[in-house]
Amino acid sequence: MLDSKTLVVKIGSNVLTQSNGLPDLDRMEHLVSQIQKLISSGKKVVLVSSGAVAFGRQSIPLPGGLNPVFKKQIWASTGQIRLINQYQELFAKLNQPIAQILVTKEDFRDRKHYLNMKNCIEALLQQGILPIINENDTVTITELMFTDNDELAGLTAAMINADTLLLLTNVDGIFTGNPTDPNSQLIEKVASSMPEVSNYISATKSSFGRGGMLTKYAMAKKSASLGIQVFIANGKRDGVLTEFQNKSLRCTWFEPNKSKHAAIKWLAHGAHYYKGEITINQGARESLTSTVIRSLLPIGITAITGEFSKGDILLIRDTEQNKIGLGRAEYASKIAQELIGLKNQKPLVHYDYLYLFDHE
Ligand SMILES: Nc1ncnc2c1ncn2[C@@H]1O[C@H](COP(=O)(O)OP(=O)(O)O)[C@@H](O)[C@H]1O
Ligand SMILES: N[C@@H](CCC(=O)OP(=O)(O)O)C(=O)O
Repeated sequence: MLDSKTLVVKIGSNVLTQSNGLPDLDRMEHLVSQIQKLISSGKKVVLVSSGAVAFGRQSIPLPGGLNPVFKKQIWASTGQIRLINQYQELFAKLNQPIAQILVTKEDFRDRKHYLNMKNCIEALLQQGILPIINENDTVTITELMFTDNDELAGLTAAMINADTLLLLTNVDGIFTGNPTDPNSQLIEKVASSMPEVSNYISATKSSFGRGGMLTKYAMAKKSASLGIQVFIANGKRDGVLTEFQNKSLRCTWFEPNKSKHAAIKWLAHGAHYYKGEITINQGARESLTSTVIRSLLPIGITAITGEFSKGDILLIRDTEQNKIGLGRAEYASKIAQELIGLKNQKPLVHYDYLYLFDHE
C-alpha cells in the first residue's frame, strides 16, 4: 500500500442501505466522520456516492406495473435529494462544506464538458469543499448510462489525477469463490504480473448494486495499469477508512503500474468516449506501433469519419478495421478531412496524446 494525497472514495448503494432496504443512516454517519478525518489530515478527497435509487425506492412507493425506466427516473430524482440532504446534514455537523455534481457519460465525451467538470472539481478541492458525485440517472438511460458508479469513479480518478481509488462495497474484497462460503479466501493483492483472478468472480450482485464485482475488477485493473492504486474494501466494516489511513485495511489491493501522464490517463478511458474514427495505412500503423515514438501525420490517414473539434478523442483503426488506439485531435475534422493523405502537414495526433491498446 502506498501513501495517498488525492483519492476518490466510491460508496456503493448497498453500503448505505440495510438489508430491509431502508437507508443505513448510522453507517452513513460513520463513513462521513471518517471521510472528514481524511480531509482534515490533508488529503484531497472526492466522493462518488450511489444510493439515489435506493433512497428513492424506500420512500416513494410505485405501482408494480409501471415502466421500469420511469421507476428508475422517479426514484433517482426523488432519492438524490434525500441522499444529498443527508450528506449535507451530516457533513455540516463537522463543518465540512460539500458540493453536488451530477454527471452523464456525455460529459466525459465532450472535451469542453470534461474540462469544465475537471476545473470545477479542482476549484472545489482547492477551497476545501468535498465534491460528491453521482450519475444523473434521470437523463441517462440504457446506452447513455455508465456501466455503474465504479466506472464513474475510475473515470473521475483518472480525470483529477488521483493516486488512489477506494471502492467501498459490502464485501471485504475479491474472494476465491462466493464470499459467503467459508472456504473462499480473500485475494489480498492483484498485480499485473499475477495470473488473472476474474474467473473467481461470479455475476451475482448485491441486492442494490448495478454492475457487480466483475465491472469493479475491470475498472480496478484498468486504473492500476494507469498508475492509480485501487482498494476494494468493505464499507460496512467499522473504521474502514481509519484502517486505510493506518495501512492496515483488510481489502483487495491492486498494485499500481508506473503512473502515466495525466493526458494518457484520460485517453485510456476513451474507448467509449471518442468523437471521430481515423483509418490509417499500413505504413502509419507500423510507424505508430514501432518502438520509436511517432505522431500520426495526415499522410498516413486514409479515411476520417465523425465530426470532432480540437481536443476531442479519436479512435484509430488500421486498414483491417482493427482498433489500434486512441488519440487527441490537434485540429477539427473539417481541417483534417482536407489534409487526408497530404505530405508535410501538422500531426493530427501528437505522440504525447496517443494511447495504443497494446500498451495496456
Ligand atoms: N469472487 C467474488 N468476490 C467478492 N464478491 C463477489 C465475487 N463474485 C461475486 N461477488 C459479488 O459482488 C458483489 C459486489 O458488487 P456490487 O453488487 O456491484 O456492489 P456495489 O453496489 O458496492 O457496487 C458482492 O456483494 C458479491 O456478492
Ligand atoms: N446512480 C445510481 C447508482 C448506480 C450504481 O452504480 O450503483 P452501485 O453498483 O451500488 O454503485 C444511484 O445513485 O442509485
